Amino acid sequence: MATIGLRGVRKVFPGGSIALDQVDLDVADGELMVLVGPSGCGKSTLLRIIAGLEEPTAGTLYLDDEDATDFTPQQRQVAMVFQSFALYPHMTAADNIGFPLRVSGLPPEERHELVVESATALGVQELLERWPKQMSGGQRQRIAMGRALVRDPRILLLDEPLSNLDSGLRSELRAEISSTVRSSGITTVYVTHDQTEALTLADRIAVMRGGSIEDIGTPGRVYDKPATIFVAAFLGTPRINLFEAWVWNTVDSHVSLRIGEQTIALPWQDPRARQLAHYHGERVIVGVRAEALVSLAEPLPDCTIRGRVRYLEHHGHESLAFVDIGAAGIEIDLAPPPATKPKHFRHRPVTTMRGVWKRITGTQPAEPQDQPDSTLPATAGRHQKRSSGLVMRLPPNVQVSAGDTLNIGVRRELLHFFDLRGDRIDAGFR
Ligand SMILES: Nc1ncnc2c1ncn2[C@@H]1O[C@H](COP(=O)(O)OP(=O)(O)OP(=O)(O)O)[C@@H](O)[C@H]1O
Repeated sequence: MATIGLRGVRKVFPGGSIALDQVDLDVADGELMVLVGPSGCGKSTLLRIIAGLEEPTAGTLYLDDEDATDFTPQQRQVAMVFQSFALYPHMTAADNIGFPLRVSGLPPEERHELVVESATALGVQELLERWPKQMSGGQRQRIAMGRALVRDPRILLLDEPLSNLDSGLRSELRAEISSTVRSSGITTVYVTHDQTEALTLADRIAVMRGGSIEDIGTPGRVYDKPATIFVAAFLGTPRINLFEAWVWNTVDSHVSLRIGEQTIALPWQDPRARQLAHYHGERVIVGVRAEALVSLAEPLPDCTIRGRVRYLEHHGHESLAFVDIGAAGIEIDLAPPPATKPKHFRHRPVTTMRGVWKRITGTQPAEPQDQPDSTLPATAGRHQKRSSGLVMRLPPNVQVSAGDTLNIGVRRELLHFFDLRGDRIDAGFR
């Protein structure tokens, strides 16, 4: 098996398109690493560089700590599975699986033995005499996996292998791929733009944007503590609710977060309050996922916001409520067109953030005040007239109709805080 190391990898295509910029990545032996990100962020290019199908403009690839940047694809002993299955149409399933063995000159009997072994492991032994056109998409993808694994490669690379399949089959095959890869112990890099796939499959996830890795960690860590506002917005369904909040620090007691006309207080004992206190009199972005919100019969002090239900989406086991809380929400542009996309959200100037706001609300956000008064800044409530949306889940036993007013309890321990550049605030002191 093998480890993968990428150092300072950059890829500029002829014509100047920067597909990758200064990418560093380590994949441990036997690890299932998922590269996830919106279309055009550079996932496939990174995978192709590991495979040796694309040459980096700069940077180094290490396989087992050996510089493999100039290795041929064969020397790397890497197998790749593509979205399109890429089976040879004029060969049976058995011949497709056995093709890499035939190329390497293995005699037919040994080849047959390995083909049957590989097909049995993937549960497709009864399909071996079929032609690709006689198989379903899921069966073809299993054969493609068999062909990739039959050579016992050091590294398995999967480029959106399930995106041509319908959703039921996708989750079935996802589970199969996961168990096949884990039982073989093969180091695997899996590319997808589907965040659910990434969260369910990965040992670790690398979230990419605009040619760079924006965050990397276990699914639990990147979901619970996303490094940037982009990662927070990219992961999770429904999308995280993001609001601008004014910070007001009452030393030794609490930090108030004013969202529109409403206030949530974070007690001083919460270590995040002391980090937020550095933003006294300024704006931050508060992120709140649907699971951090609950409908309350009676409001609780300091952690309840009131909102009016605009509409409901029924999903059988639960409903999604879209609630107006009198404050404008922020939406992150997850996939800006390549020609205009910024390299990092974190390097966006504040004016761009204001641009994002303008696009959503049609109005500019208020300027921060230079010198805060002894009360909350007067501009804090100026956004209240903008249309807004907060999405929360309602279990079936909560009877609510459009137009009703809700007391929404906020689980403060699940709140996320970002500065106006989009960086997580509790990642470190200012
Ligand atoms: N051969 C090429 N020539 C020029 N530009 C390219 C080439 N291949 C990719 N690109 C550009 O490089 C960037 C990254 O492409 P890449 O295919 O790696 O993204 P991706 O994240 O895999 O996207 P998708 O999910 O849509 O496949 C894109 O802007 C793309 O247009």
